[in-house]
Amino acid sequence: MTPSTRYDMIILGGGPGGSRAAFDAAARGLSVALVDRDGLGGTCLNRGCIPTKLLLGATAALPLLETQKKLKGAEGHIAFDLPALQQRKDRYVKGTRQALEKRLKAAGIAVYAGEGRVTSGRQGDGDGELAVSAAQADGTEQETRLGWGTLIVATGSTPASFPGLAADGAAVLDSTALLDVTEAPESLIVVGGGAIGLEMADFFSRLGTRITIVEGMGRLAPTEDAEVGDTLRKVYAREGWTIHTGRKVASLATVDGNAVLRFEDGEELTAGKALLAVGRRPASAGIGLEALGATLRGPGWVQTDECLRAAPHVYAIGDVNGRTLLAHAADHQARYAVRHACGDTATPYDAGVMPACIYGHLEAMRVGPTAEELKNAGFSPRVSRSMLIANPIAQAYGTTQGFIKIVWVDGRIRGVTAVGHGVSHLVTLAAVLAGGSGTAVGWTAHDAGNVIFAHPTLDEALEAAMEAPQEPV
Ligand SMILES: Cc1cc2nc3c(=O)[nH]c(=O)nc-3n(C[C@H](O)[C@H](O)[C@H](O)COP(=O)(O)OP(=O)(O)OC[C@H]3O[C@@H](n4cnc5c(N)ncnc54)[C@H](O)[C@@H]3O)c2cc1C
Ligand SMILES: NC(=O)c1ccc[n+]([C@@H]2O[C@H](COP(=O)([O-])OP(=O)(O)OC[C@H]3O[C@@H](n4cnc5c(N)ncnc54)[C@H](O)[C@@H]3O)[C@@H](O)[C@H]2O)c1
Repeated sequence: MTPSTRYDMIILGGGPGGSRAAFDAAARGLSVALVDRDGLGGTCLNRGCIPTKLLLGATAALPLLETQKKLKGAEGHIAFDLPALQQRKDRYVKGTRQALEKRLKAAGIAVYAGEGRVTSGRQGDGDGELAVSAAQADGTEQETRLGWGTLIVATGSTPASFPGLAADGAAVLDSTALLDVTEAPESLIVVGGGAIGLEMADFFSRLGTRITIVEGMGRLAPTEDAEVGDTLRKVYAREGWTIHTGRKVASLATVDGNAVLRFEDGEELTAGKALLAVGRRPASAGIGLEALGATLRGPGWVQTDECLRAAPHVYAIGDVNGRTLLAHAADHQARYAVRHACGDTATPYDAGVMPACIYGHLEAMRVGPTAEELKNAGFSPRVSRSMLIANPIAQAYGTTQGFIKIVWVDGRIRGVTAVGHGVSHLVTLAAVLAGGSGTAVGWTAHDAGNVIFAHPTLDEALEAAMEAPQEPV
């Protein structure tokens, strides 16, 4: 069958990576098609970054008011209406999806709704081909064949599961299903103390749900600085969460309507619901990438070369390549892939200083490597720190738990780590201090001394950390 239409670039997946690539390619004058089987906006808009933050944002005042109650400065009770919060969240997500679709069309991008599958790669000067199957109202499938000059695969990821540890849609839910519940469970077991587990546990605890969190590694947020995990544990345990770390789960299942978790040592936990938040898996099955010469690693991460190529004229960006599972990483990779495909750059992809945050009333923020990672890589890092208890804004809010830690190598900032209320707001400044991206290098203490930090701000805690003595690790 001959393709019905050909495009200079076809992008498979309309999440943050795919839509950024589509806009950038169209702005360069390429003919562009974007193919998505689900809602435009991808995981980020429909079941990830945005809905979680809408729920956290809507309830953010509660922990602050609770703190004022403990300080005897307030009294009373606030109750949230979860169905109303859900309606508002769904309206906002739908509106944003529609706005995205309009912007794509206004930019001249052809949007195809359906499942994409590569049917052939490029042969010499010929085009590659992609089949898009879309279900019709009468139950039949309609297939459209499209020709491509360059293909960008941005198909993202889905929740991970393991044998004996899988969401069943009854009491054991993945993050997508838990995000839509309209009744807060009286108790929730969260398996996985990473970003999703912590953010969703924080939200449900505000609705009065009793939280038990089970993390297989030795601490919460195990990829972060050890002191971040320790602080999270201390604060959340004080708020009544039960926290198990370093314990192996044997099984998790719905029994008589409840979620029942059994540890390998035989101990059992029961709760109204359980959230399985143990990482993500690449959405690369059935796309036909192997036939193009691409290599899939482990559960299907698409291997990319130093220029984010999976095969000749084929790029893989965002979650699906497994480099960094963050929306802004997908966006950054998309910008590079389009520049590279258009011949505007030939230098290898550089992720630069990647910012990352975990949100909640206690937040974690990091740019660059941790001191431990640098030490393991053979550097001799030094650290300086400030404690939030000494910061006037943290005192004003009564949110004084936490710290900011600066990681130095040879007198320059290589990384910044923080935990505490509102520290995510410092992340972009921290990224600038740590050298941004590419060949830029981190600031010295002298450079930082030339910046005026407004008073009183949380930013001053960053200034205080930079001015504090630097100690070896
Ligand atoms: C609960 C949760 C909270 C999160 N919070 C944050 C956060 O606060 N900050 C942050 O940076 N990141 C966050 N993330 C991660 C972020 O959502 C992802 O890193 C980001 O969405 C990845 O973008 P992507 O473009 O690579 O893929 P995705 O957003 O996953 O989009 C991929 C798209 O491809 C489509 N697709 C897949 N296969 C096919 C096919 N064969 N044919 C057609 N279409 C296909 C899918 O339908 C989807 O729309 C969160 C994730 C979750 C689950
Ligand atoms: N704020 C943000 O930027 C944000 C928010 C949510 C998600 N995300 C992204 O989404 C991705 C997925 O999030 P996630 O929280 O599912 O993954 P994650 O990798 O952040 O955390 C998963 C946790 O589950 C633990 N785990 C794995 N198997 C286990 C088991 N059998 N028993 C107990 N614990 C187990 C891991 O040790 C890990 O700490 C992350 O990589 C993150 O980058 C980002």
